[in-house]
Amino acid sequence: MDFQLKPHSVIPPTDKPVLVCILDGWGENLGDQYNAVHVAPTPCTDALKEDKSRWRTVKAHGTAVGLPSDADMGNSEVGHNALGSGQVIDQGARLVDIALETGQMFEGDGWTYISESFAENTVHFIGLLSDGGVHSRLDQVQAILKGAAERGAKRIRVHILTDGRDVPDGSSKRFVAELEAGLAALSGVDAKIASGGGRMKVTMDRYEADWAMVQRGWEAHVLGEAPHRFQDAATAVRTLRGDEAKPISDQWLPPFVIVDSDDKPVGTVEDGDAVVLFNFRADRMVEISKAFEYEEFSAFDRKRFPKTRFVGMMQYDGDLKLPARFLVPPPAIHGTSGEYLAKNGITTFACSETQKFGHVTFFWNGNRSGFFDEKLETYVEIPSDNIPFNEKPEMKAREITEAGKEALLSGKYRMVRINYANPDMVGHTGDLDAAVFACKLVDECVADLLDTLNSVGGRFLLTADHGNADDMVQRHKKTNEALLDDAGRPLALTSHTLAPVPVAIGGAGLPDGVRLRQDLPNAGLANITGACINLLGYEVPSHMEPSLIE
Ligand SMILES: O=C(O)[C@H](O)COP(=O)(O)O
Ligand SMILES: [Mn+2]
Ligand SMILES: [Mn+2]
Repeated sequence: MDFQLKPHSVIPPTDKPVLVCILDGWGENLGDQYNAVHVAPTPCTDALKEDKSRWRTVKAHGTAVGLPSDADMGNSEVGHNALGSGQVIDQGARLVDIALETGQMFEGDGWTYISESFAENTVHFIGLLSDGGVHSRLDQVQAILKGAAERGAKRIRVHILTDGRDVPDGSSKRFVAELEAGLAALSGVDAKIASGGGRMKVTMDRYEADWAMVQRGWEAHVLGEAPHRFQDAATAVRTLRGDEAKPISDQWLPPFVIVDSDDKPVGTVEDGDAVVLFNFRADRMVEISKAFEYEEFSAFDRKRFPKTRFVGMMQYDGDLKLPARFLVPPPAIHGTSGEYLAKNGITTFACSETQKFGHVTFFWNGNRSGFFDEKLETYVEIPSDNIPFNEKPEMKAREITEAGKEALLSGKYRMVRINYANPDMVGHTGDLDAAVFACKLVDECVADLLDTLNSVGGRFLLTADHGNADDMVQRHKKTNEALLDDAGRPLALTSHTLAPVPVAIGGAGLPDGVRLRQDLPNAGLANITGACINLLGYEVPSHMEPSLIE
């Protein structure tokens, strides 16, 4: 690959900073009272929208970002992969579908490796029990379980993480029933659910925000230790949710273990067992992978470290080669903008708070945890709080803004990349008022950043990775009206949306007459990369999608 960037024919290279600002979970959607982006006073982003030659929307979901179908909502992994690479690449969900369709799932090295445990040992499956398609999909899990049974697995245990975040809260009950039915249909196999807990409480931490989550998961899945013990998963989920009029959300269910009639856990992980993490998405599988794979490990006391045949659905980290063995090769993302910038000596500053830190670094760089050139890249992580974010919807937006301003003023960076987590993380709580607060605050922070950017004569591109806060209510499929619960309250929507996202360019250093193309009706997030490279003063490399700039 020729990494030399060529000067742009119209936009001169600049030594002033180019700010790329991502509002995580900020979609352009129907303007009603359940759209927090619309309800919040947002004078700064509203003003950007006024200049139609420098504002438009692009697709952030479905096939435009490499997902299997246009019914798939976007998410941070595929969104930042596209934003950072300028390419539409078949993503994990799609690659697993293909591996199942072609049968390659059952022919690779990863499968051969786990199949050595089929006859004499237990095969454990751990992951998010959901059809959300963001981290995992239940239909894929069912197909793999069936495939294992048909190929000789004798004892299967599934460790479930309940969702309620990419899918409606309460759906865990239906997914447990579906999984139980699937397990019961595996003839001649002793197959059971063995442990579980809510995805925001157990196992699925990311970016080392809270290792205690992973420890709780390890204790439940591996050691069979948890504060709650039940004889079946349906009872576990129903009981732990509590009063359905005011339930504990699926996301936050405490860890539990399934026990037999002698109160003995039905599925601890033992030497010789195989362990499969069935999530295809990387961020929330990295820590648990380290716990299973690394001999040397100090994040928490594992108490017991069984020798397992351990695989991921994918390889989650390309730099760490983690895990070493996997069922499906991950998306091959090469020639990212980060690599181009580094190879052309362009200095970069990237910053977010913990919850989104890997989004603007790891995902942006094609699921690589390292640097392309440490001398040229500065990555700053502002530690996130470990609380439900509707309790403190300001999160770390102000601190991120201060760090961004300092980077802009320092004169050290030609690219400054910022992600604001609030519209997404608060949107996932389903709390409309908190989401409105989050959007208002983020708009103020953007205004503040843009003032600083203009004061140094920089250029900017503002966008988002997918929708979320732009719709906070579940809706009737045909009429689009809000769905209400038995007490007449709107049913919260905690997931992302299918909405397109805004793109705005500008800044005191952007030459007059630079405009966004208004054609390309199917443009998606991958078309934004070229625009960012243009703002730096260079032409878009030919393997990337066409730029949005005219
Ligand atoms: O992992 C999560 O928090 C959600 O499943 C998806 O949110 P994100 O794609 O914005 O991170
Ligand atoms: Mn996101
Ligand atoms: Mn999200």
